[in-house]
Amino acid sequence: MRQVAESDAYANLVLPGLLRERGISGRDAAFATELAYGTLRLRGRYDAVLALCTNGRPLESLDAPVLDVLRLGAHQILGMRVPSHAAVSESVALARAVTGPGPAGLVNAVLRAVARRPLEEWLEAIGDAADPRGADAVARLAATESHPAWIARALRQSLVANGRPADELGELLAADNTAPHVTLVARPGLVSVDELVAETERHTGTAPRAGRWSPCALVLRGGDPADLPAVRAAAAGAQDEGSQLVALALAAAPLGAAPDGEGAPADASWLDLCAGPGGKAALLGALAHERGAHLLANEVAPHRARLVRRSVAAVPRGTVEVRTGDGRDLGTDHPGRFDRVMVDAPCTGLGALRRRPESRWRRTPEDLAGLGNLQRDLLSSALDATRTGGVVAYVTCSPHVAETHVVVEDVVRRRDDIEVLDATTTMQSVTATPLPGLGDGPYVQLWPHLHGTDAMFLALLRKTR
Ligand SMILES: C[S@@+](CC[C@H](N)C(=O)[O-])C[C@H]1O[C@@H](n2cnc3c(N)ncnc32)[C@H](O)[C@@H]1O
Repeated sequence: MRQVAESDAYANLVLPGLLRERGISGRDAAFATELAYGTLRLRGRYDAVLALCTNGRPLESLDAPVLDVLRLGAHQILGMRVPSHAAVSESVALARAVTGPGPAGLVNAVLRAVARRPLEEWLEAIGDAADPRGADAVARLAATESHPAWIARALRQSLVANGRPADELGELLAADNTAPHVTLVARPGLVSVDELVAETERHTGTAPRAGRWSPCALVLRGGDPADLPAVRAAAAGAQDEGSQLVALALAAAPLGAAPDGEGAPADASWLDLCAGPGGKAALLGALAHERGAHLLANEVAPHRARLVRRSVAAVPRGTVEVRTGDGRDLGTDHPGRFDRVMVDAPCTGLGALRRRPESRWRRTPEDLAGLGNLQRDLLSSALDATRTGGVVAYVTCSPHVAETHVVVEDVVRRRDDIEVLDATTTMQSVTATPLPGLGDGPYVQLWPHLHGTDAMFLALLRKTR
């Protein structure tokens, strides 16, 4: 908690190392993980509860480590089935250990007050505090479902823009508060789904279940994916089904002929413009190999380019080239060169909040402006790098309309060489069972509450000349 707050660390990177270092495994590791991630995710909800238990003392006046102890205690009492007396006494002991005896009395009093009411009553109370006149249902939901209000409003706007009812917001926010299962991808041609099922069963003791939509997906019921030989060899990897689907959709999108083309359109040269850490590049690389195509995987950050190299290690040599460079230059450096291009743009990640417990509290609306320019530039560069008849997939793991619809529409409006394809048809052609609720298109917006995936956005754009 302290590292996340003080050094902007990512909980899902810090915690596994700490657990290893302290020799914590099995049920204790699962408990510690739920304690840390749950507390971070539900911080907004717990702060609202704690604020009603401090006798008017503002939370900001508390030392940050004391506030963290209170949040951890509140999560044990209201979010985990820890008996209140145990949660209170452990929290008092923790406060003594990390901050000295001073605040132990306060921690004791505040957490006893938290324990006096069940979660349902607290949700009523914090909802009323956030929306005293009963006129702002989004503010109420933001408080009870622990999201910053600006994010709750942006998600509501995106539901509506994508043809979903606004009153699904509560379900969407609740889905963001539910830790996802680990999903594996069996990279085609590198390991079969059946082989991966057998291997998973051997190593974890339980059979995984098939993914709901992606024909390459398996959902783990337990165990650590890093223990699986296929994952260590990079023939398989952990990858959300939504991420798998957008890569499969790009590979399946209908190409047009090049102006001088005869017979089947060329499909030999693929580009992943923003490839790090390499989940989609590995799936695209496997698919490219099956099709006899080549993939250039580009990434601006050298350390992330190294991760891409590791991720594509099982794809037979000669299929994937990893390049470190700015994707904004590729359109000028290689105009009209590629048949299929993935732009998995840097974004706010508001579609993957369930995966990154602290990220909702770190993001600000100001992030959108800088990212928006970069997203437009990367998409324009990708279109310049695409041949006539070639297809670009513009993808974000954010459903925010400013990063999705608005970016695509701005870039397309400024050019006269782009056809927006119906991505829903292509998407439905790659799924094992039809995806519900995709609407009329042309874009695909996936949703955690509806599809159990991250909220990935996909637009497919074809160059007309
Ligand atoms: C959403 S992530 C891509 C995830 C990746 N496609 C995957 O599936 O693993 C966006 C990536 O774009 C990279 N990036 C940011 N600015 C870039 C630029 N100007 N050119 C190329 N890549 C860039 C970031 O470093 C980050 O690795």
